[in-house]
Amino acid sequence: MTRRLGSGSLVIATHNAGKLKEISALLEPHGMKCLSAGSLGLPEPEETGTTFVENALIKARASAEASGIVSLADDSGMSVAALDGRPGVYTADWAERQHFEGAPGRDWYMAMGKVEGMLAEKGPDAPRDAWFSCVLAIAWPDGDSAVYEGRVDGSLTWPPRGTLGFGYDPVFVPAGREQTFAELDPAEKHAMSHRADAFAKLVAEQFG
Ligand SMILES: O=P(O)(O)OP(=O)(O)OP(=O)(O)OC[C@H]1O[C@@H](n2cnc3c(O)ncnc32)[C@H](O)[C@@H]1O
Ligand SMILES: [Mg+2]
Repeated sequence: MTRRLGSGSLVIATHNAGKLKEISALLEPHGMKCLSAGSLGLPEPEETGTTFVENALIKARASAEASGIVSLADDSGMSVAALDGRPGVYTADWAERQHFEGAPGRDWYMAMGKVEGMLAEKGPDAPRDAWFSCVLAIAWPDGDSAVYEGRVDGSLTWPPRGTLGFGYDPVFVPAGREQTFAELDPAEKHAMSHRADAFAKLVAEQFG
């Protein structure tokens, strides 16, 4: 049987403010006290894995070892079918770090443009099917771990639309909807996203 979290403190092992907000909101109803890797000053490990599962475990384990507290990490990304699933596990890498002063984040507009440019090279009729994947990994300080995988299907749109959410949300339209994730109310995104899908599995096993 999989080990359970119980109640108490948990470190959200991410350095992405958008994810931190979504994960805290999803965990709050379950009575967990969420600490962030940033507020604890934990280092950001190198994501050397070639799968979402490997990277999620690298991040969760690094945090659990450094903090001594059970930790939850998220590795996620967007895949485009016509690009053989790219950028996928390399989604964050495609948004190069901005190095000029005052902009420590990543350039998402450039990254979204790169994906669209590659798809445009396939011709105007290239299918625009895309999906978001999310793997949530829990790591206990003694080395135990659990992983949960989620996915949401949709399509890539261009130009980007909407200001809500984060990352690639402005170019992703979930199946059955017309708005992008960045135009939908955050509560609606939370109800259908790849992260929500993985979370539903986590909640069923950990808190069910
Ligand atoms: O590794 P951490 O510190 O958690 O933060 P990160 O931003 O580097 O995250 P990942 O390595 O998992 O890279 C996944 C990228 O995929 C994108 N992504 C994941 N979930 C997304 C979502 O719900 N909406 C839009 N983009 C998303 C987002 O831009 C992420 O930065
Ligand atoms: Mg990362």
